[in-house]
Amino acid sequence: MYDILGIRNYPLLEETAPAPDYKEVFHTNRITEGDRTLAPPIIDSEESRKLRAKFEEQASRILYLLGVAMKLKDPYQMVKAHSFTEKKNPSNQSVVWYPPVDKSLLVPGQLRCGEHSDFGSLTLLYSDAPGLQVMSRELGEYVDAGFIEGGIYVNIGDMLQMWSGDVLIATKHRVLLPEAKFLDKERVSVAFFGHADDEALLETLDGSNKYPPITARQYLRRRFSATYGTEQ
Ligand SMILES: O=C(O)CCC(=O)C(=O)O
Ligand SMILES: [Fe+2]
Repeated sequence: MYDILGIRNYPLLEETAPAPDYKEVFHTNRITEGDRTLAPPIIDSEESRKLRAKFEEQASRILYLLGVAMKLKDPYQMVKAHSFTEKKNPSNQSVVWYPPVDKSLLVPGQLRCGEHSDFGSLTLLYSDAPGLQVMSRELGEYVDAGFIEGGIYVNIGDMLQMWSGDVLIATKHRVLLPEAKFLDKERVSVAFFGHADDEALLETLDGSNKYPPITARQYLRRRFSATYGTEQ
């Protein structure tokens, strides 16, 4: 069962975005069985639950493979800090709706989703249309992320960048407005924002002590309040 955490079009405080994103988001989180759910069918559906289970499975595999690639003494260290099916894990599954664009409502510089990096450890993202761009470190500019029908984007988040001592990098990304001829087309994404367990202690995995240890909960609180002026 899932519960809605919010349907917002957040004005960002921390980012330099000139305008709120042209989108709406349903954030959902795992809650105990028996709790009331206000989720609409698109979220509280068999498909949605199956999708979440798949996201959790894939995220665990990727965290394991990253552990192997980073030559961690215990390659499962990050997997163990993500108890995706338990309440102590605050990962979100979100449905992002980018409505058809009414040009008269746009303010200068407004995008479907302004430049940002994700807060958590790992994001798995499904989208039904192109539009996602990523900052290329080589070129120093945005490039199209490419689009594979039915594919999933895998994105490193800030928590993992900090935790890995900057070995893994949280890539900045954004979603452009559609071309003029497609302004009337909506776009839908489903994102799984994987976070470490609330009490997981994030100590730099490469032993560099580059960042002081912090729990995942403290880290997320700091990021949410810096960005939205509120804790989630
Ligand atoms: O819809 C997309 O392609 C990107 C969404 C995104 O980056 C986010 O919600 O954090
Ligand atoms: Fe994102």
